[in-house]
Amino acid sequence: MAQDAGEVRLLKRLLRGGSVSVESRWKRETFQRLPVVLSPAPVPHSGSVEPSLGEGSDFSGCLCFQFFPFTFIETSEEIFQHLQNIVDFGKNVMKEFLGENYVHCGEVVQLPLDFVKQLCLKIQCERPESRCDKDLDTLSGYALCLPNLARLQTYQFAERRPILCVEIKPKCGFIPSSSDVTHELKHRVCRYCMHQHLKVATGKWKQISKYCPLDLYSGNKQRMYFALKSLLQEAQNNLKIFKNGELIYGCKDARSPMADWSELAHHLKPFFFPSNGLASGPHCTRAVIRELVRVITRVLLSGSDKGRAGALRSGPGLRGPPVCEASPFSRSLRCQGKNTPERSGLPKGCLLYKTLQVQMLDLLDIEGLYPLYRRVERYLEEFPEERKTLQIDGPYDEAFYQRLLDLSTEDDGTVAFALTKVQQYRVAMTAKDCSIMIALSPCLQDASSDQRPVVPSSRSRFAFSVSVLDLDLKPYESIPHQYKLDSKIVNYYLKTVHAKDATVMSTRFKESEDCTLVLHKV
Ligand SMILES: O=P(O)(O)O[C@@H]1[C@@H](OP(=O)(O)O)[C@H](OP(=O)(O)O)[C@H](O)[C@H](OP(=O)(O)O)[C@H]1OP(=O)(O)O
Ligand SMILES: Nc1ncnc2c1ncn2[C@@H]1O[C@H](COP(=O)(O)OP(=O)(O)OP(=O)(O)O)[C@@H](O)[C@H]1O
Repeated sequence: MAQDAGEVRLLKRLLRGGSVSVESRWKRETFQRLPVVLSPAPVPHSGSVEPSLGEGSDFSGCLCFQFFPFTFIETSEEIFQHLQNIVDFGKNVMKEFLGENYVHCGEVVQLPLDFVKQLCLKIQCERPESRCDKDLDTLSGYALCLPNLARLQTYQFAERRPILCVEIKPKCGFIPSSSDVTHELKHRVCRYCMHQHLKVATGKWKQISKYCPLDLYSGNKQRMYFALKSLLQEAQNNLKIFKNGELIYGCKDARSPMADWSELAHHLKPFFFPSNGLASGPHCTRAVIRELVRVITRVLLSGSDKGRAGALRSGPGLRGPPVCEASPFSRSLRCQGKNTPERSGLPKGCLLYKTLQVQMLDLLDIEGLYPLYRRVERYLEEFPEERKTLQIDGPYDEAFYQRLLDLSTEDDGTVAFALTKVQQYRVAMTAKDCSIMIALSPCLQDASSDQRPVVPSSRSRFAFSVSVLDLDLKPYESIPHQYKLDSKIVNYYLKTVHAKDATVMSTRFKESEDCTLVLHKV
């Protein structure tokens, strides 16, 4: 379909979203992104725009709207402020930590109300049931306009060349070392691996993934390959692949069909083996997947973008163990009697390194943080008007950023200390839930290398860009939810998996004891 200026196309595939638990005091607003064609101007000026639904896309921008629970209405001014806070948080905090090139903050735009109302009507029937307790804000006209991060961000103009985009939601890449942790298990098994069991038990996903974030963040190529292959086997909401803006791989929910590598390889072959007649079949599929995994690993390890995450480097005593005991990679090494692999370490300029540093702003773990949150809460109950001064809901300015750099963990009993840790925790949680978008576009064989970064594969070369998605600061009000969820995850794991493992271990131990006894007798 041709794209006229102002024509709006929605992508059905992106009209999705997770459920949001609304606690009694937590009237959560959510934002949802709608990919739309916004060309040539970023804001449609005509009031008579005709939004139309369409599959596949070449969308140039994303509009991010506020969605409300039915009972909760904000004024236009408040909505504008919320959206502006998201932009400011990106600019003043995340850009500082992660670096200029990786973070795209977008801008608040005002759209004609007619346009928004039509958009709302168009998407209504596409929205998942779990999200239907909320309505799109059609009253303010404000939205956040972001670039299409599935495209190369290193090039100013929309490219016509084929483009591949791999979206990874890596989740938390470290194990807490905080002394406030009450279950010793949390020092050995990462949250993602524990959470998998609860997610399968509650039906969110069908089966346990072999992916462990610590493998991806290890910087060790072998472990990274294993992590990426595991994501390709069981994508859940941690991996999506787009070709020319169209989702070709990745599932929406537990009902999605199983991963089909041969279909994926069919899509990817022209990118990785452009001019050769590599026969199809399992050999070809393996070769293509191997190329993809290698290219993604190279891209993830690349980067010289500065950023100030170095300012966050915590002392060696605060680093958790380099491997998660539940990772099948380290398990299999242990079974073979090999030592656990060394953490090769990520290069400091790469996005994974910087993201991990920001995640590690969670110094105390939710168990150490929760009492500090309660301290701030008690203070706010007594002095509610102070919420503004404490910058709980913004502004996320330079002063807010500066306070995040204080990594001391010595509690002097003040509200100021508690507040700093609470804000650091919110930022860390944001970094634990963001996604990385890797856009790859084949370079022409004879193209002179310009300033743009290029990654080679065995038969081709790609211009690429890396960006971070979903950098909205996690709400202060979600902390009690985090606290409860943490204990639910750990208890479920302890009750089921760990107990089972312990039984297996003790049986094995008995067997080996028996065996030893027999040997002694002989
Ligand atoms: O708590 P988690 O680790 O399950 O993370 C939630 C995500 O689930 P996941 O584990 O990635 O499947 C969850 O992902 P889905 O929407 O389920 O795909 C959300 O990203 C949620 O963030 P928010 O509450 O919508 O701002 C995430 O909640 P936050 O904890 O980041 O607030
Ligand atoms: N600027 C963008 N460019 C390209 N794709 C985007 C952009 N923003 C969002 N998307 C796509 O839309 C999907 C959903 O976006 P996002 O996670 O922000 O929405 P959400 O509905 O709030 O979901 P969640 O509950 O997981 O946060 C992303 O996983 C990504 O594939």
